[in-house]
Amino acid sequence: MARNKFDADEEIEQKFNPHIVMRLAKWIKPYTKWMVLSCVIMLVSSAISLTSPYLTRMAIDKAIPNADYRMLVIISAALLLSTLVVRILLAQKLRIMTRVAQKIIVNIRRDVFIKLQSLPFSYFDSRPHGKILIRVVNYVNSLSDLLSNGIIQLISDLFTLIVIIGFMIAIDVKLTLVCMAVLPILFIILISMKKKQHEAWKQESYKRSNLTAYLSESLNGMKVTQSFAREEVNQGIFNELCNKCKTVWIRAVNINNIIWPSVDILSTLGVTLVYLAGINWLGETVTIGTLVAFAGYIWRFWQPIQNLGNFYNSMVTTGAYIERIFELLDEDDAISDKPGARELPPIRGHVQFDHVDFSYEPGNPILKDVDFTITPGMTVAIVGPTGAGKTTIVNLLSRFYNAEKGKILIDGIDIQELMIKSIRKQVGVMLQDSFLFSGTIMENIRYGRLDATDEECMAAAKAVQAHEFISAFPEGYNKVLTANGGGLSQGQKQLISFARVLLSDPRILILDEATSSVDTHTEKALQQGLGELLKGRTSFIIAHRLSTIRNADVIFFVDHGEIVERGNHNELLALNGHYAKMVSGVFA
Ligand SMILES: Nc1ncnc2c1ncn2[C@@H]1O[C@H](COP(=O)(O)OP(=O)(O)OP(=O)(O)O)[C@@H](O)[C@H]1O
Repeated sequence: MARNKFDADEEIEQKFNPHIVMRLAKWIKPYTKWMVLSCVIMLVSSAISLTSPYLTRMAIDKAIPNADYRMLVIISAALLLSTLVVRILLAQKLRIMTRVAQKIIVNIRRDVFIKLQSLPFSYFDSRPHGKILIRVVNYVNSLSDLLSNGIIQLISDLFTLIVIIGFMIAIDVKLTLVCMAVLPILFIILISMKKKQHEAWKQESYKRSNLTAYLSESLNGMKVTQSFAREEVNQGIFNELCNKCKTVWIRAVNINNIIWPSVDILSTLGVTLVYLAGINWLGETVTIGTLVAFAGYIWRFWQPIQNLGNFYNSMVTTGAYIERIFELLDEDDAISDKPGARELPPIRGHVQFDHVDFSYEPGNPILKDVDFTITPGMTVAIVGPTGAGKTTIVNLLSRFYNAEKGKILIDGIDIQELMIKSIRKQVGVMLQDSFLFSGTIMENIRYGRLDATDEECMAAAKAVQAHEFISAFPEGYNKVLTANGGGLSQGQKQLISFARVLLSDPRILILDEATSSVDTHTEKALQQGLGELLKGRTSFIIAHRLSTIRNADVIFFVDHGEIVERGNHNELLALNGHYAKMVSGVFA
């Protein structure tokens, strides 16, 4: 998958297939009952409103010439009543459809979010997160309107059109044919503009996506921006992205704007033709009442045509958004359970890498022939230069990525044969920048095990030496954190993450030790916390502190994706190789 930057248009990899629209039915289906009800309401209201020109004709041709006041009063009352009923029915339909549209939005967002959570790291690695965000929030909104109101409108407009044509034919066949003579011109315009219109809206979706990506990246990196005083440069980039958005939006709307005046002009042309023909034929087959009634219908005839054109327009416009949503939903899970995958039974913590090779991108091998066996309860320290492949080794163990060659076995079972969720339940991961979510400290600790009681959360915090600083906050465990633990120091964030992992009680623990220096008091707390965390578990630590490395049962020195030295601290020092050099260089 190609990598994408905020200002690079994220081309759709899978070309738009019109049949994809049929898949939209999945989201409409649960609301068929309400959609049908809305359709019926629309149809009834259209049928009622269509009677008024007919009634007008009766008034002009019969009631007025014959001075039949009783008939006039009845016709007027019928006209008034029909307007009232139509208004009430339409208000009901609006109420139903607003609810249906919102429910559809919820369902699409739910499906998209479920999919997002199942996607491999590589998906998130390969694009700015803002570009994902816009699909879930904005594109879904546009889609839902099309799915709910659009479709109801489509059905009711088609029906209205058929009924109107029926009324028109009943009044005068020749005038009906005259009125419809301009329709082929409209179809030609719509079809000839379709490609341009779709392309224009696709460009609009690219630029909007780029803008959102930059905005989200800027918000995440605001501290860095301010500390490097980059505000003006960033302002320039943002302005440029906004301007690009503006340009493509104007272009897309201009194309739409070519279409609507054409419909207007054509409808006026159609009406003019009918008047000319009607006046010409007046007296022969056409009465004044017929002409007035017909005029009432031809204006109504063009309204659904305009709406149908509108629907077509939304389809073309939203097509660009639908493509993006489906592209996400069709994204290859890559890391998914194999058919017949089984649950990992409770494990002891035996881990084996059997000649494992791996690369993130084809042709760029990262791990080469990684081969080791770890018995339950051992602590492994993984060390080596930056970019050597340490994190990659542990990423494969949690199956965030699949090994390319070789096997990884837990308690003798190939992890490819296992359900991913069941692996992750027993393999706890604590990354260097362990993310804390917005919410209280208690909620963040409970993230490790959702059914844990307050007492269990606090016990975990005590065990990893986090209780002391948490209790010092006036709100204690109820202190509210902003996303990523805003308001806490690095060391405090780490201790809370320790408590969270301890609570989940994994058999195998993967820990990327933080590099940031902390004060000696916190350092001591972290050491004690870590000691508690490692007890009785198989642990892989990407270690940065000499104390952690020294205490490990085995140390792997990784270089260029290979384990080039292995043994305990003293054995590796005696080797006087990479490790000894690192210790004398880094920890001297
Ligand atoms: N998602 C990714 N896509 C492509 N390449 C990646 C990805 N993650 C890491 N790499 C590359 O893989 C190599 C190994 O990365 P890894 O993160 O495993 O190194 P590391 O030893 O943990 O480094 P550090 O000590 O700096 O964290 C690096 O060259 C890195 O550029």
